Amino acid sequence: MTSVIRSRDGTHCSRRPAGGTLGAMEAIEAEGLKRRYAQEFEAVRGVSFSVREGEIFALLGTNGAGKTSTVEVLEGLARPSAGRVRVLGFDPFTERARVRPRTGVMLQEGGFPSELTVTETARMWAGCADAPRPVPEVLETVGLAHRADVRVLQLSGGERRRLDLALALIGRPEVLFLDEPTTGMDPEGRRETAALVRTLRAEGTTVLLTTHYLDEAEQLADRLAIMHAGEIVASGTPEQVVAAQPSRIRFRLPAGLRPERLPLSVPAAVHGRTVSVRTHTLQEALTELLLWARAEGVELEGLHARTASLEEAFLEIAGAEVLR
Ligand SMILES: Nc1ncnc2c1ncn2[C@@H]1O[C@H](COP(=O)(O)OP(=O)(O)OP(=O)(O)O)[C@@H](O)[C@H]1O
Repeated sequence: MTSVIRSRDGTHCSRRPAGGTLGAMEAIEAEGLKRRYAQEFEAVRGVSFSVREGEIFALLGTNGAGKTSTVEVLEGLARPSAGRVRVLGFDPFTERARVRPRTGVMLQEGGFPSELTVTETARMWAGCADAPRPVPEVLETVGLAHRADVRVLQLSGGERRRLDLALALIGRPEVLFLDEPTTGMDPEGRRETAALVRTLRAEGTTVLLTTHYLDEAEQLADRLAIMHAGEIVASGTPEQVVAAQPSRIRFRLPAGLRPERLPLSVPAAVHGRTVSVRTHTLQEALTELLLWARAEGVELEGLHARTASLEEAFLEIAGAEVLR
């Protein structure tokens, strides 16, 4: 896990450039991005993807897959060792002054001075932006209004994440980078953050987020990429990534019936009386099974049929990569 001191980034004050507004271009582009930490270790090994203006894109992956290393390059905090990255059409490292005022960054660990109050911290950040959102408004937005006068060191972990999010939003960013935004938040905080991210998208903000909560990614992301060992191993809309995985049917074997009598074209695993079927043709397999059950005059107790979840797809994809 990478930790970066926010002040390296957030306290950097620069003016918004006069030009540089987007047409129909991609808001974020990475092409053959590599990042090497030491001569012998390449954490990101040639990653390519793009995020369209107004899109929510999720970068998923196992621990150490290279998500933060990738996002830090896009945030302009590090130079790629190879490849090309663009944010709002600019190089985020060499043209940082043009990119930074138009982006919001929520790092994995904030690192802001803990003796200041929430309001003082937010005011300090607001001082770096051209046209900041009013501090009370942004604290209200992230559910921290009631903690406005509390010192940062007295905040809980989830409250600190909310403050991180507030600081990322304060400059009205066109592109928002959220590195594990909901880690440490309670379920309500996660729900509120998801709703906020959707609102930001509706306002036209482009969001790149990393998360270990696959349900969150599935519900929020327009498109996503799964990283493993420095490479993208699957990408597309959540539906596309999930569609590559088999659907599942489960039921209990009717009493007195031997598994061999199940319809043969449905490969099934039987554990005790529980039958599990994995199939890429759910409708066909289910129809066959139901017609067979009717013909046999048996009831398939606890019958359950569903397409794969993103979590199952992730475990299948990342698990297969780990074993490779
Ligand atoms: N400053 C650094 N110096 C050397 N190696 C690093 C450094 N930062 C990260 N790494 C290594 O690079 C790899 C990718 O790390 P990174 O933090 O990008 O992964 P991640 O996908 O964000 O993981 P997590 O989900 O655990 O946050 C890991 O093997 C990590 O140990």
